[in-house]
Order: sequence, then structure tokens, then C-alpha cells
Amino acid sequence: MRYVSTRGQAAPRDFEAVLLAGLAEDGGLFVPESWPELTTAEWRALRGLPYPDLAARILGLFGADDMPIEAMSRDAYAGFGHPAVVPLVQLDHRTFALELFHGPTLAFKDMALQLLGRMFDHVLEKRGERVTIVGATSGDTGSAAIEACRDRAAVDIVILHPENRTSDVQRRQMTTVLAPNVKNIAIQGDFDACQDLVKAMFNDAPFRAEMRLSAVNSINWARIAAQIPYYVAAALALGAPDREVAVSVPTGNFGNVLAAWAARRMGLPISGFVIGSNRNDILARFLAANDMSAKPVEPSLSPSMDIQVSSNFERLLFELLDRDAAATAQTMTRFRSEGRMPIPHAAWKQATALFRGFTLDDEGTLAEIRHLWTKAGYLADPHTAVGTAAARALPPADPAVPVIVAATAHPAKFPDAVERATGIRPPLPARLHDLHNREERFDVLPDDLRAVETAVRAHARRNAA
Ligand SMILES: Cc1ncc(COP(=O)(O)O)c(C=O)c1O
Ligand SMILES: N[C@@H](CCOP(=O)(O)O)C(=O)O
Repeated sequence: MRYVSTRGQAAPRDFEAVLLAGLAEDGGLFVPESWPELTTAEWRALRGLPYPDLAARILGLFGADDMPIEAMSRDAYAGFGHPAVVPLVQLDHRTFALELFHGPTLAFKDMALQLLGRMFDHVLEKRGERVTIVGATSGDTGSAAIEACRDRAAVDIVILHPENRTSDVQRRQMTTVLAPNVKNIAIQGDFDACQDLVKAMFNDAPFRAEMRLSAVNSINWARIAAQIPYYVAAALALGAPDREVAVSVPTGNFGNVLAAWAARRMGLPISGFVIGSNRNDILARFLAANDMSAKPVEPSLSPSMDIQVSSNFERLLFELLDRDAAATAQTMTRFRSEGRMPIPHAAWKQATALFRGFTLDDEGTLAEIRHLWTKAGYLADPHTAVGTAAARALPPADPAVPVIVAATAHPAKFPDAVERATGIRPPLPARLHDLHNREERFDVLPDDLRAVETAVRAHARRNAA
């Protein structure tokens, strides 16, 4: 399987090279040159597989079978806290929470990053190379990436988080990991600033080459590929390919819902997608009125979705523009310079035929957490609640179609919001019981590329020495 850049100016390459590259050199995102498609019989043959084997099969279709992907997948998911890895919990007659938070850091990011850590190890050992991973987090990617990469011999990792804009649990899950190859930096800015800094480091060609930069954010195609299998698992469990399903995803960087879209592109019968946003509602505004204009990021009770510039939208845009890389590059350049993305009407109509957007403010989020607790006895985190509210507000027209809601984080990551809504303070699992007493280590830096590059260089040099 070969991958091309959405902006058309980077050389095509294979899965392994895409894993190491992260962002394409032309600033674009890698996508498969052509999408694998499965027949009905091939989907049926995947039913009943244990999750790790299913994940390995799907990843193999994207070229990961050059690696020992089955063994890696079994090892990656062996430590998850539920034997099904991704259990489905029924919330009402047609809505199912797909719990993606049974990994070590209690959010859906573990689903991909536990695999990516092992992939990096395998490829780097084979090549005798070392990389510096730089990542941006609004709260969850950071801890999942650190957990996946801590103490790995050939990896240094630097994670940027927005100062004072994550939950305490989220921050501490990152900053209390004192492994020598891990560095945390709190940026005096929002998540978009952190993500911009990461992309700017990749676009600084000499720095990128000197540091041998790699990515763990969903700009890295391997992240998306490893998020596709859980939608397949859920859909098959609910009757696909012989029954349609719908999907609702609480959305920020557009990676998780793009993975669901990819499953549909591969032939899984998904009738449509609902995108749940908090007050940072750029995607909902786009779907409602073709208004893709970035506003300042505002803090909310679902901080991991406090995002305005959704990286992975570029991958969908490339498809909506019939894979016209020049038009994609031009649109993205205008978005960067003008803060607005001019999407042709026909492409917007195509998007609205598949995706619907829903916005929920903080009061609504608390009310939804309360509703789930009182009606279904289900304790949801604020991100998941945005997804379930969206699913209920915008159900599929056909009442026979079940809705899969991505349950993206464990409620214990956001105890304050959950307690406000329900009076119940969800406890952390035993292995994290002393999280609030552990030593924290992180730097605070301004939103300044040179200052961040200097810190990354010092971290990588110290470990390479
Ligand atoms: C708990 C949680 N829910 C939802 C999201 C949004 O997912 P995505 O950025 O893939 O749209 C995130 C962050 O990515 C998250 O951490
Ligand atoms: N919500 C994310 C933001 C980064 O998203 P990613 O999927 O691109 O890594 C987070 O929790 O950090």
C-alpha cells in the first residue's frame, strides 16, 4: 500500500515510512493512494474475531503487515481492562456506547498509541535509527503517547499542552512520568497554538532533519489506521454487513470520526455520522452553513475538544475535492492566512449528505451526564456526553438503524464535571490512586517556535549523549 500527500508535493511512500514521517514534507497529510474495499463475504468472515486479531487484519490491509502486526496487536491490547477490549454498552433501545477507554491512560488514544509505540520500536530497531517525537495535546493524546513511548530506547518524546487548560488528572498523567526520554512543556496558549507549533517544527526542514522528527498526533496516518478497527468491531457486533449502523462521535481534531468514515469508505454499511462539538463548534457551523471560520478557542467542560483547527478535516477535504491536491493545498493555505476555508458548494453538499453537526454547551453537557446516569445508570465523561446528546438529537431516519456512540474517555478523568452533574465522584483505578501525590515535572514556555525548538533540541541531545 502506497500513501500520497493531500497537497501532492511529497514523494509517495509505504506504511512504515509514513509512520516515521508523520506530516508530509509539503505540509499535507498522508492518505492511502487507493482505499481497500471489502466484499460482504469478507466483512462477514471478520465476525467473531478477538479484537487484537481483527485489528491486525484491518491494519494489514493498510500495509502494516510488513511488521509482525498480529503479535504486536495481541501484546498492545493484552493489558486493557476489559476482555472485549472495546465493549459495547446499550444505553437505550437503539444507542450503544462503544467504550474506548479501557487502556492504560483511560481515553481512546490508547487504542492507537499502544500499537504505535510497538511499531516505532520495531521499525527503529530494524533500521538502527532514533527519532524525536513531538506532539500536541489538549489532554489525552499526551498521556497516551507518553505511556506508549516512556523508556523506549530509540525514542525521545516532547509533548506540548496548553497551560491550565487540561483537567488535573490529564495533566498529572503526563507530568508525573519522570522517564528520562519524556519531556512535558506547558505552552502559554491554547491547543491550536500547541498544534501550530508542532506543525511549524515539521515545516522547519533543517530542524526536522536534525531532530529526525516523528509524530503521534492524528496527523500521523498510522493513528487513523489503528482507530478504524473498533468501528468495524462495533458494527459487526450489531449486525453489519447485513444491517446498517450509524455513528456519533464527540469531535475535536476530526481524527476519530475520520477513522469511522474510512471504515465506511472500505465498504462497512454506515448510514451516516453525527459530529458532537462543545462551544468550539467550527465543524458544526461548517455543516450547518458552510461556515468554516476559526474563532478563538474557548475553555469548556470537555477540554480535549477545545479545538478550532481540526487537522484531519484536510483528509476529508481532499476526498470532497475529488483528490485534487492542488485545490486542497490552496484551500488550506487560505485557511491559514485568512482563518476561513472556502469550500465549494458541491463539496459542502456532499459533506452534509453524510455528516451532521450538533453543538452542546456546558450546561447541556452536565444535563446529559445527569440524564445518562438517571435513565440508564451510565456514568459518562463530558466528551462522551456530547456524543450521546448528539446521537439523541439527530437520530437516523430509519428507526431500525442502531447508533454507535464513541465513548472516548473514562469519567474518572473528569471527576469535577461528573460530580457536578451527578453527585458522584468517579474514583481513579487503583494503579493511579496516588496520582495526586506524585512529583510533577514540566517546563512552561511562551507560544514561540524558537523557544520550543531550543527545548526540544536540548532534550534530544541530552538523551543521545
Ligand atoms: C476524550 C476525547 N474525546 C473526544 C476527542 C476528540 O477526538 P478527535 O480529536 O479525534 O476528533 C478527544 C481528543 O482528541 C478526546 O480526548
Ligand atoms: N483531543 C486531543 C487533541 C489531539 O488530537 P490528535 O487526535 O490529533 O492527537 C488530545 O486529547 O490531545
